[in-house]
Amino acid sequence: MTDMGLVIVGAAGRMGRTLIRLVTETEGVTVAGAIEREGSPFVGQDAGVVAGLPALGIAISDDPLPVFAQAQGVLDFTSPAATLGFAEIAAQARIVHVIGTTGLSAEDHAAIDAAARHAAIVQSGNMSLGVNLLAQLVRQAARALDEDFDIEVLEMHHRHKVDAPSGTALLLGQAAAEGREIDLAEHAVRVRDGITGPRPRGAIGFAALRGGSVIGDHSVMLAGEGEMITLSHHASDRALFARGAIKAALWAHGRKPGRYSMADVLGFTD
Ligand SMILES: NC(=O)C1=CN([C@@H]2O[C@H](COP(=O)(O)OP(=O)(O)OC[C@H]3O[C@@H](n4cnc5c(N)ncnc54)[C@H](OP(=O)(O)O)[C@@H]3O)[C@@H](O)[C@H]2O)C=CC1
Ligand SMILES: O=C(O)C1=N[C@H](C(=O)O)C[C@H](O)C1
Repeated sequence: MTDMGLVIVGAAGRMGRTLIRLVTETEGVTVAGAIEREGSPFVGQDAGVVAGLPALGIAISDDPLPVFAQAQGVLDFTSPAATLGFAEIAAQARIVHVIGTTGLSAEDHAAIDAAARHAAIVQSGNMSLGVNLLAQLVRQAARALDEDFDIEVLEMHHRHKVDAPSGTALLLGQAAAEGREIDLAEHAVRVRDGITGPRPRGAIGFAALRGGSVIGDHSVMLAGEGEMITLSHHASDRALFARGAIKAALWAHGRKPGRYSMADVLGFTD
């Protein structure tokens, strides 16, 4: 069988470079193209060299349409505005779109839903096996424990991260809300500053730390009277997100158009 050709958009970014390396090492997939924004100094450079590998003979382009037309999937860890543009083009080309980009608004999610009518899209705030397992455990714990246990989601990332709370923190908060059978938007406390008053019963709180080169640390605390359960995940290498994204692309290849999650890819049913 021929390899699945994957286009890496945001190819010169932290995740883009990691994806190029991982795709070249993984059986069944090949780098079919690499995209950066118009005006980027990386346009025209060899994608392999930018990723720290020997040359691949693939020049980074700023024109996604003809590149997507020659591929079967797109791996996208860029920015919300860029991802919406890529979703339209991937839908036009009818190819798999794996979206790792975070900081997406409700309107962005609606636009992704629209694109998913024409192509298979796998979107997740975190592509790692460990975090998606953690979300299952958080859902279970939140279901088992009532509102006497306060749920707080804590995350820390490197100093370059531009969105907060992280996509993973929101994914974990969503899992907790599902366990409690409540609407996250109605119960989320995303910012605290000044005289906040006591904690609302049943709230799901978020706290975001930024500093250094931290790749991604997440903890969900369920704090009761005199006892606390903490469920945590520590990422020490971006390769784990890249492996998940490649797995998602292979899983979605040949599937009918629709919006899928990493839980679908990993076969987590609860
Ligand atoms: N779901 C998951 O598992 C994970 C998600 N992420 C998310 O992925 C995203 C990227 O993270 P990271 O790699 O650290 O960020 P970087 O800023 O290092 O990389 C993003 C890249 O995308 C490029 N880009 C932006 N707009 C466009 C465009 N219109 N066309 C082509 N390229 C574009 C940027 O170029 P320029 O610098 O010129 O703007 C940059 O090279 C973030 O939202 C992050 O939260 C990260 C890790 C795991
Ligand atoms: O920006 C990052 O780096 C990461 N972003 C994702 C998020 O917002 O949760 C996933 C991972 O933690 C790294």
